[in-house]
Amino acid sequence: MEPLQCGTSPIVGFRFSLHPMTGDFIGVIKGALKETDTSNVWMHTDDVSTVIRGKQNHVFNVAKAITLHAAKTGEHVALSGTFSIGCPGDSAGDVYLEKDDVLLNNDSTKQYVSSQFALYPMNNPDYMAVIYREVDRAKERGVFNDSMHYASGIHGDIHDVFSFYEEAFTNARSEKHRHLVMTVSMSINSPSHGGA
Ligand SMILES: Cc1ncc(C[n+]2csc(CCO)c2C)c(N)n1
Repeated sequence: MEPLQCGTSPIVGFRFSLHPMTGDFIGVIKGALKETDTSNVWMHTDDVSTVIRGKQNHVFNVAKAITLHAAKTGEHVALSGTFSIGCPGDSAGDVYLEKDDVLLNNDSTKQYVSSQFALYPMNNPDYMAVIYREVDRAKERGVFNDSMHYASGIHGDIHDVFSFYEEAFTNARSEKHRHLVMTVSMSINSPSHGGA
């Protein structure tokens, strides 16, 4: 068998779950998936999670739009997910890489989100330097919230938070170290944020 090598495909994937804290969780999940224009990504939903794959800009655009749709229900919603690029073997379905760069979801409604993220620059011996650099970037962008074990806190308007995540995801990888994993968890409309 061929040894597994880091994929050379620039396909980005995001596997995530929404957990709406409401009796109508089905409506919130299905509504968010349906109201978002997902025609620029490959998407599959199962009983545990949903995965979207495609060009980075579309994956982040769709991820943000689904989150914003769920948030706009006003319900307390949690989202957790994993972004990945350069995953060995992740080359099938590259048709979605031929989409143009016109973003299809452009709702600019403001929405506060509190989140935590962790970067895993695979096979990179300098991974701690990469992580510190991206945490510094969060501070520069004004979205840094807190240091903590195993993650960093990021908060602010959903558009600033997702821009930071896409920027960090772009900068934490290199030609030499192509395989990057980033986990994100978000809390939205939480009573802990006050105002509820
Ligand atoms: C984004 C996202 N995708 C799938 C699930 C799993 N899930 C839990 S309830 C439900 C609706 C009824 O089938 C689904 C699909 C999730 N939680 N979040």
